[in-house]
Amino acid sequence: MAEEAILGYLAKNEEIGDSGEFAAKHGLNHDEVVNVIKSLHGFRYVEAQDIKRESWVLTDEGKLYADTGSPEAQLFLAIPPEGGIPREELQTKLGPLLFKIGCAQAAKNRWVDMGGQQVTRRVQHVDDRVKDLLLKIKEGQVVDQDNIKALKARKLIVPQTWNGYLLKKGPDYAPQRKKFAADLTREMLQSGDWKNVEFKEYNFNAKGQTIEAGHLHPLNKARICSSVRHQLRMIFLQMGFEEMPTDRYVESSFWNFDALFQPQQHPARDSHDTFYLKVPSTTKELPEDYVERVKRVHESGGYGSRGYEYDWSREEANKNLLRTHTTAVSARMLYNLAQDTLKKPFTPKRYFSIDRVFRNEAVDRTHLAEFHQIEGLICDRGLTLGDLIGVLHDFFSRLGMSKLRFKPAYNPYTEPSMEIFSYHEGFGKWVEVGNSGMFRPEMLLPMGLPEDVRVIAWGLSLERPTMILYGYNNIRDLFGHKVDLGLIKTNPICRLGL
Ligand SMILES: N[C@@H](Cc1ccccc1)C(=O)O
Repeated sequence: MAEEAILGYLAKNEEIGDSGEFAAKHGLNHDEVVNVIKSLHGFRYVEAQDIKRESWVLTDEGKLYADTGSPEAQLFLAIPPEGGIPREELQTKLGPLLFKIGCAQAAKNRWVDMGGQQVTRRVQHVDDRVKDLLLKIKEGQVVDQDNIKALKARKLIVPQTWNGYLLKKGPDYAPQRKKFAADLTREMLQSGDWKNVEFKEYNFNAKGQTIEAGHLHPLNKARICSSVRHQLRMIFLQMGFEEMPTDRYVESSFWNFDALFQPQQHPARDSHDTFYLKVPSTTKELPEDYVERVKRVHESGGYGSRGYEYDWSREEANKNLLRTHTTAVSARMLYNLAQDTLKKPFTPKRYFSIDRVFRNEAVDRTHLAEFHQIEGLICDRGLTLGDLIGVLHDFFSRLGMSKLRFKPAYNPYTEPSMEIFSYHEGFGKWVEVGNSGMFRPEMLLPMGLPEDVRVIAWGLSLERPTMILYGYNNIRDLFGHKVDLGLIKTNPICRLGL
């Protein structure tokens, strides 16, 4: 419609002086006309010159008065012609705002007398000029500068720039736009129309559609070296660590807690924090002499410790659970190592594990009920806290986190314990990246490890460094049932090596 009107008009006339007037005259919407002009200009059918005009539009208050009359006129009409009206009554009638504006303007116009008590009319009749002016502006009529100034000062109108065009024929002008076909169709071939059709040119610069392809999950891209899990495994292997078998999710409370000198009343053992299975582990599965030593160390200590002084329950230790940390894996490993030392001399060991753990947690931006833990430990004679700090610096700097800080912490199985913080350049702050410590004698000695053997260990979640290294700020984007496939498809670290 708009296109035919414009091209048709230009066939007979030199120019269209003003696209706004043209639209009004032809009953067209100006925005639509502007779109057509842009397209015609792009194809050089028309030449377009900008026209800008300042116009005035009513504010909300202006619109209100255009409908209901100015406050001064409303006030005037609310005063009875004879005798007037008490001030207070007039105010309740009009409301405080309308009363205030109305009084000021009506007094200025000398329409009313504002006596101490009584308000009276000074004239018999008034014209609501403000309303008339507002209506004129609303209809786009011209209003003189003095009135514009006055209405603007009262914030009843505001300026608005109007954009339109002056149009002339362009270098490729034609009274009708040529139709280009995008595709050669079977119908065109059959009818022979193809001979008369002009085809759209190929745009070799257009981007093709993205091809759907497989994507690897950032946590689990075993094949690609940039996979965080793989990267961590490589770091451990380069540092001479051996991988521990992480072959079970279901673990007994014994290995998950008791072997780690975690008292049975400890809040982490509560079902609010841990997922328990209905079926307990069978007694046969645990090494009895060791269980006995663990019971003793909890109840009455030994090895220089007082223990916790409570009645240790075998039933509690037998409860099966979804392991809450990979330290359960470390406990089994250290126990096996201690068993070996009964047969042959102790040799230092470096172990690591990376696997899934479970906690009964409220899921939020940084917590999931299941996640992955990375754990490293070194078992050797004469190790100190200094060795732990040193090895943590080595480990984390290989991950790109070289600024570390440590904060004293508490774990039932380590003493001393340290939380590990790393300075994140991107976030500009220190973020917690892990937990660490030296395993307590109450844990190691019942296992049967030689007395001078120390174990330094640390643990962190796999998700944490991944979030930090790849800028994820919601853990649910990374793992769990709400992973956004779009993210996996667009994140460059996930793309398959095509
Ligand atoms: N098990 C601890 C981590 C840790 C491992 C080893 C030593 C100290 C702490 C956790 O789940 O947070």
